[in-house]
Amino acid sequence: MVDTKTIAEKIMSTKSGIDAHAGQIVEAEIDYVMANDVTAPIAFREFEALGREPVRDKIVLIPDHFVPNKDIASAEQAAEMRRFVKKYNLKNYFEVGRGGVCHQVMVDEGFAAPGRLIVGADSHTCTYGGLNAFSTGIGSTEAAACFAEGRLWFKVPESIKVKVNGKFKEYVSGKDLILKIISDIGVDGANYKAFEFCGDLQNVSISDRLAVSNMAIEAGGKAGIFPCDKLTEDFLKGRVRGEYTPVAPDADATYCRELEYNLDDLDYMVAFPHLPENGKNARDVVVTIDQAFLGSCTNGRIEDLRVAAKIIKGKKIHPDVRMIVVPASTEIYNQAMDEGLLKIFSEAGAFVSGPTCAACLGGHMGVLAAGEKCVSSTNRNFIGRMGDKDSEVYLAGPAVVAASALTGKISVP
Ligand SMILES: CC(C)[C@H](C(=O)O)[C@@H](O)C(=O)O
Ligand code: SF4
Repeated sequence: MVDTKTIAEKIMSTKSGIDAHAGQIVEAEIDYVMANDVTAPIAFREFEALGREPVRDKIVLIPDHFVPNKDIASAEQAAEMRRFVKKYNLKNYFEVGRGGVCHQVMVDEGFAAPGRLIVGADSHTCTYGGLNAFSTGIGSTEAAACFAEGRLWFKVPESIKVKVNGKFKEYVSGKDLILKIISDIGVDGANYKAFEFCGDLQNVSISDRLAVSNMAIEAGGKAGIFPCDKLTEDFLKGRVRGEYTPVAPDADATYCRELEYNLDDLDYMVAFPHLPENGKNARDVVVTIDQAFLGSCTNGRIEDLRVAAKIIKGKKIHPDVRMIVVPASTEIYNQAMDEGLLKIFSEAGAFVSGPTCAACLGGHMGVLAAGEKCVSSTNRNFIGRMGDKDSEVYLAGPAVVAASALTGKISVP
């Protein structure tokens, strides 16, 4: 029989030891299970109830959402993480100031790599598809089971093939591409499906791929997977832990849907409240803003900071706007410092902080009051996401966030 597998089907087959196709239920060996300060404490309680020893080397714990602790409840969560780490002598723990947003740490620290099956108790675990991994979000109780077993059951997803042609215009980015895709197919357009990207991917940087894969879940996607190419290999050099196996699809693999995008035609997108599918061309909108947030697992990478700094350099943030810049990880923070980017932001009048999820989910450092509007490089603009239920979040790429911070209204560079 000719083999006709997508990347998702291939990774699921390898990890389960079964010739797996879409629709089948498999039990698969996972490479890593990640949890953060919000989801790990619940997983710990479930795990302890099982009375088992953990699969130490596969567990990665990263406090990021409410750290540095913003109140007593978050301090208790983080303390519970530390106790668990000490009790079981876990190595893969990234303390505040030595880590950052969990998904970026998974990338920086070389856990994410081609062919791997990675689960995480956070919905944006799909980010590592940018590096040819099958990665997906799970619940805390599933994470507890993974702590004990190192395995989990999956329904092998069907895949949507997304072919990209051409090249991004200057400052247009992966964020604009994924906002366009979600505005075309809707927030449930990829429910339980894996996106599989192909085409002129040499023109799509790893940073852009990670941003695209990060938001696969915003269309309901189980995963968003790019192939492994020279850009991937170069990125992984000196970073990746252990060996990895690139996975390519078969030429005659079966897809449930095919989409095609020409990057030359793609323009700046902005997703209006209160869903990521409400994408519009950023040139066509008139929206006054109170806050501009640059950060998160979607667009808090060095490439995003460079673009924003280039636009902001030597200028001043609009007097009616608070700009908040939060590099996604310590590695990025240090690099941004070396490159003088943090100084550019600070001198322009932005607030710059060390890595954390910050304003992204309305936890701390940029919570919005009623009626306030924020243009944000993050991935969700649900009601109340960043604060009061009557505040509004407009999702955009780093260039639009930076340009808007200068003008006080949603603008393109
Ligand atoms: C807190 C966490 C469970 C949540 C998620 O799963 O995505 C958060 O990271 C988010 O972005 O909404
Ligand atoms: S940065 Fe935002 S989207 Fe990413 S993990 Fe943190 S809260 Fe979730």
